[in-house]
Amino acid sequence: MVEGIDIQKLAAQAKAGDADAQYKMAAYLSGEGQKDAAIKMLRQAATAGHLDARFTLSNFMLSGHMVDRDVSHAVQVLAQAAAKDHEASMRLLSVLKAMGHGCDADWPAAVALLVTGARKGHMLALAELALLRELYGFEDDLNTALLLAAATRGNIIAAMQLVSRHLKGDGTIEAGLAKQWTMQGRQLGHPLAGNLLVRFEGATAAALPEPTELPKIPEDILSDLATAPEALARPQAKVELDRPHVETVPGLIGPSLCEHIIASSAPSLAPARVVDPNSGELRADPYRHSYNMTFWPADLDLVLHAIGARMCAAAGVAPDHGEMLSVLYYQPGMYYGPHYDCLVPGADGQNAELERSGQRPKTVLIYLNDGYEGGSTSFVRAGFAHKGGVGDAIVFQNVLADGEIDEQSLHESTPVTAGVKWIASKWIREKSYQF
Ligand SMILES: O=C(O)CCC(=O)C(=O)O
Ligand SMILES: [Fe+2]
Repeated sequence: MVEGIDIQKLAAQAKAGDADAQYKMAAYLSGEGQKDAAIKMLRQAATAGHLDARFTLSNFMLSGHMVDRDVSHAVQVLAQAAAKDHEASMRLLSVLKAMGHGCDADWPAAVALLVTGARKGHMLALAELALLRELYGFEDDLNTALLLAAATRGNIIAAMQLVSRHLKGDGTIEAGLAKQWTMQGRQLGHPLAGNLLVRFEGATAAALPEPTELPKIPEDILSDLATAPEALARPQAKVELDRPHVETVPGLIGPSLCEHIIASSAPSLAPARVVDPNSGELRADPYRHSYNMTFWPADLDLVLHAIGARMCAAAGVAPDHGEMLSVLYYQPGMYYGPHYDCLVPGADGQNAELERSGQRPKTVLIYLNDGYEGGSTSFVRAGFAHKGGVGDAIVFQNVLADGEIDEQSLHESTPVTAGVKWIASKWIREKSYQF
């Protein structure tokens, strides 16, 4: 008996073919450490058409957790659940189609899934469609309506986007609602909410509104977003330094997209770890004193994928050459000591990596916020330091023309002395990134 669930009864229902009971039984067995029995149950539920079971199973197949890794099978199972409008499956399938992970890359199909989700009122799809349109340069009432529809359906990321807009004076929501959403955001751990509450001191928190009517999403929305993000025009880059080769790209993404990265990464931030060059294992390293996280495919959404593709475009490579998007977060006193981003041949853990996807010739960073002191990206040998504004990118080269490590690329993040620093980072590989 666990917390009011009669396991005997659940087991009998599962045995009699009740897919929901099989799904719950799988969770119970997994909690009891009975992995094989749990997976058997989960597969039964999935075969019987249980949508959450299909989603869970495909996640396991994607990561290799609990079952053998089988990415193309994961895509097939997800597609079955997505065809039945399963929200999480549609969302993950759209990312995999955009990435071409386990299937052929098909950006228009990925966007079509997002649009279908939004039309069905899926709250994450509503918000993500608004942000994707913004990335594509569409900033209009439809985006506001999409965010409102998402926020009033309970999506705190969308609600906080509207709060930021309110603070910039866009007039969409009243101060009372902005205060209410900010309080809710703080409760739910939205990283930007805490600091904003002081801005609403005089206001009385309003009641939460009813879900707004779904906005009408026109047919041509698909053609507006048909170009793959990596093929969008690249903002002008400026060469800052020859050695190491450093370029800056002002405004690679807008502030709302920076906020989206921050909000999406926050729940998974953990003290940064480094790869031990000898063992290949991850370990804590006092040298790298920050919080970080990496978005694996199952953590991504179409907006984050598109941002990653933009970062690759800024480095002049196809999106499959980028490692997964990472986020670093520094509080006062935190830093990232001088290091090279490129892999070190000969070090045990890194030879296999070099073999698989080649060297890391470039790094792309996006500065996600401002208002902090310290925290510049500093090339310690070259004597060059840089700190971009919100949404600005820096692209630098870690190797010389002959592929050897450029010792001038040694860099650090200097300690943050006041406020907090958020940065998105993508390491670029020589070959397609295999993970
Ligand atoms: O935070 C920074 O400015 C540097 C980050 C960095 O060096 C990296 O992500 O490799
Ligand atoms: Fe670095």
